Amino acid sequence: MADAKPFAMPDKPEGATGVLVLASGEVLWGRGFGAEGEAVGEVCFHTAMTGYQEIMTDPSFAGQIITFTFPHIGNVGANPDDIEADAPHALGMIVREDPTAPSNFRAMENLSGWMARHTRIGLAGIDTRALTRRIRGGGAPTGVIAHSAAGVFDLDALLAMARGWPGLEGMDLAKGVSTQLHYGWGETREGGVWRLGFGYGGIENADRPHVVAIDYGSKHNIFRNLVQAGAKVSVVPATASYDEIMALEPDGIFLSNGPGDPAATRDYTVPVIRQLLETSKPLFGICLGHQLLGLAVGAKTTKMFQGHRGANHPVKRLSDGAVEITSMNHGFAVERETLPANARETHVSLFDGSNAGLELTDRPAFSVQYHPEASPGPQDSFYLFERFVGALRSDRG
Ligand SMILES: NC(=O)CC[C@H](N)C(=O)O
Repeated sequence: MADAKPFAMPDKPEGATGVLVLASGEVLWGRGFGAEGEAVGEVCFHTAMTGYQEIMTDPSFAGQIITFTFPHIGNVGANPDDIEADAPHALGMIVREDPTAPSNFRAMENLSGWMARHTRIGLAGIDTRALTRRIRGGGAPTGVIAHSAAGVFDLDALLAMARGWPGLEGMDLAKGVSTQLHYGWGETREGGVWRLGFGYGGIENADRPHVVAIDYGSKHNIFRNLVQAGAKVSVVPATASYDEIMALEPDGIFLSNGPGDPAATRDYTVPVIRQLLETSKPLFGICLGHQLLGLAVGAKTTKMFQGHRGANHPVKRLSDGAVEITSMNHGFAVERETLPANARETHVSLFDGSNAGLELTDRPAFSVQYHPEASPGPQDSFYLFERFVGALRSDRG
């Protein structure tokens, strides 16, 4: 039990309405907010100082409980625009301070109400610094967060729940969060990136290159950025077949981010991606999409010790040595040593040297492990959308 000392709190303190129980048996008492109930998953930490609504709604966080290292979460409330999917996908959040009343002109409700409405559990009053050190030292553990306004908890049952959860390795979560329907982005949904006073805006009916995006659990800002870079986007389910995709007459293919273990999806993702690569149409992948491109060309992916989740991760672009400050959210990575001869590493994490991008040398296909769509995070890497959409335009002549 790594670093167990700060958590030796076996008895429920007066007024505790929330608790985190780790599979190791460590118990952290706090105050619940949002929905009541319990949720089990991987406990990870995120270092972004802004964008908690975007983070909670990112489908890549399915199966995870997020510890925010920034102590004040919730102070700008919740609004209907800053979301990456229709509902939160993270199971819950662990924070230091109780969320205060929202202070922002865009707030429509407070964080606790938004969480409750979406059946997501919050746990405040936790020493998130100590918990983060625990995760850094021991890896991301399995845990249960529970909220009971009456303060009634069955710790044995919660511990059994934590111990019974199998872990993210080997878990296919992409199918479950993907769209079930094929739809045109911007037709039924908002179009481009958000601007103060304009919102997301629509898409004019210009003749745009057509991207078919395979949705493994995509963040909406990826589609908004593709639109911003000049594309028209159609979204298809994670399980769409090669024929279904080609029937849409794509100029290029996009592989989205998504939750869970990339290798666990390989039966239905890799064969389709391999066929798509044979068409030599430009292909771009982000995060899970990057890992799947890696798997499709024969590389291996591996579970990382603690993963990368934050909005200030430096990445070195190997072509010119430039450093991009990026948004990251991943717990698996492509193993550089397993890349085949026709795949070249293009980016490297400056935090731990892990692979952060690749391109094929015999196909117009590239991908990055980080999130150029930011949301939240810096926009240093928007050029990747321009590069991809530019390749579609030149293909069309
Ligand atoms: N953001 C993502 O697409 C995450 C990819 C994958 N689920 C991982 O954890 O590494």
